[in-house]
Amino acid sequence: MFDGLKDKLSSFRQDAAEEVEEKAEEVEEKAEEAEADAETDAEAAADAAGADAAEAPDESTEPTTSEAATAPTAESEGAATDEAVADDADDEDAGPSRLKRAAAFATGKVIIEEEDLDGPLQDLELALLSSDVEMSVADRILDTVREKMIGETRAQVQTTDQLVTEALHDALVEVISVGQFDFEQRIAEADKPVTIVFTGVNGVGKTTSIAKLSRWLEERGYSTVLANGDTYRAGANEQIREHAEALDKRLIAHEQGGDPAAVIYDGVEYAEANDIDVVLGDTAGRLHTSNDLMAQLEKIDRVVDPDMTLFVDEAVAGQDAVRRAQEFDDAAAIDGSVLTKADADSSGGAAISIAYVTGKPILFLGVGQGYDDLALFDPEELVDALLGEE
Ligand SMILES: Nc1nc2c(ncn2[C@@H]2O[C@H](COP(=O)(O)OP(=O)(O)OP(=O)(O)O)[C@@H](O)[C@H]2O)c(=O)[nH]1
Repeated sequence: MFDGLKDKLSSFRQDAAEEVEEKAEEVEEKAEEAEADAETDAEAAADAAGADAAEAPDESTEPTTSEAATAPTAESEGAATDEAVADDADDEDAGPSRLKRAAAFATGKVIIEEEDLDGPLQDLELALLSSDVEMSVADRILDTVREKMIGETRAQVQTTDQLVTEALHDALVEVISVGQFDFEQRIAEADKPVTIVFTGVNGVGKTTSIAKLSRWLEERGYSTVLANGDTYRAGANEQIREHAEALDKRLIAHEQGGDPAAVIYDGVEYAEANDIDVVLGDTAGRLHTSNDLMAQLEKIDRVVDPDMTLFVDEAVAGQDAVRRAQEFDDAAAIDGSVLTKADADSSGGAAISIAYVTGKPILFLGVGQGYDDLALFDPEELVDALLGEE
């Protein structure tokens, strides 16, 4: 899952760490050179001071011991070091920041500068965009990494890779966890029956996701009834009935061409009369026009007032999925998304972008064709997997 993106993030971490280490080594060399120069100058100054003392007329009673000869050396050394620093500052290559870095290095720290990250950050941007991460999301990730790393002082004991990994981890978690809430807790605390309506275009795995969620809820002690609000497509009733029978769940369905809001309403009535916890309502993925589709969703909203509307799309659809999520959210105010076929997705762009773009969280990932192949979405877990060794 998301292997392509994982490889690209790993390359960025390696490049950024190498670049910063290289720059740190340069600074170390400069610092050592400056120190060696200062020592040479100090020795020369000490020799000169010794010669002066030897030549001085023997007017005072102060002994001209080596102790006395070394006294002015301390001052000369200070002066010599200052001179070396001033020389260094004149050096084209050595701005004040380089001096700051050299000073930090002397105390065991490495300061990371913007120029160290320019190349790797450009590569990261390309990697994210080519993985179908939406542009505003990629920009946000880059800004956060830049903010977290530049000017950062790392102790030499900490590896640069650790620092890069932490910055990238925080940047990814920030965009992926927008609006995240605890789905199970929401179900537990809601008045029953809880009505959940599923929206999304045809063929992305909506009906399969309803079946999977029915199984997921059953495993946590919640009973469900399925209601087929896709009265438009021939064969829709048969498709969902197969799932209902396989899972031993009650299906509420009307004739093809019936009113979807009425079907889901009947589902809610059935749940109330039979003490069922959750109503899972399917809807059509396509009508004559997208206006008809959106009007139908609005009617379901009005008549049933669902507790949650979940948008379903394929992770493999990348930016198309992100765009559709935005459109459905505009029309029907979604509460969250289910991304199917994550098992077949290597890019990960939709998984990273949808929450940030819609402001609504991803709640589940579909990770296979079986009823148990539904995973509760956890942003931290996803980011750890993306940045992990495996
Ligand atoms: N690999 C994989 N396949 C999936 C996943 N979810 C659904 N599918 C498959 O995708 C195909 C379409 O799924 P459906 O549930 O029929 O899609 P739908 O959106 O309900 O389609 P309509 O009912 O036509 O609107 C089926 O073959 C599913 O088995 C998933 O998470 N991983």
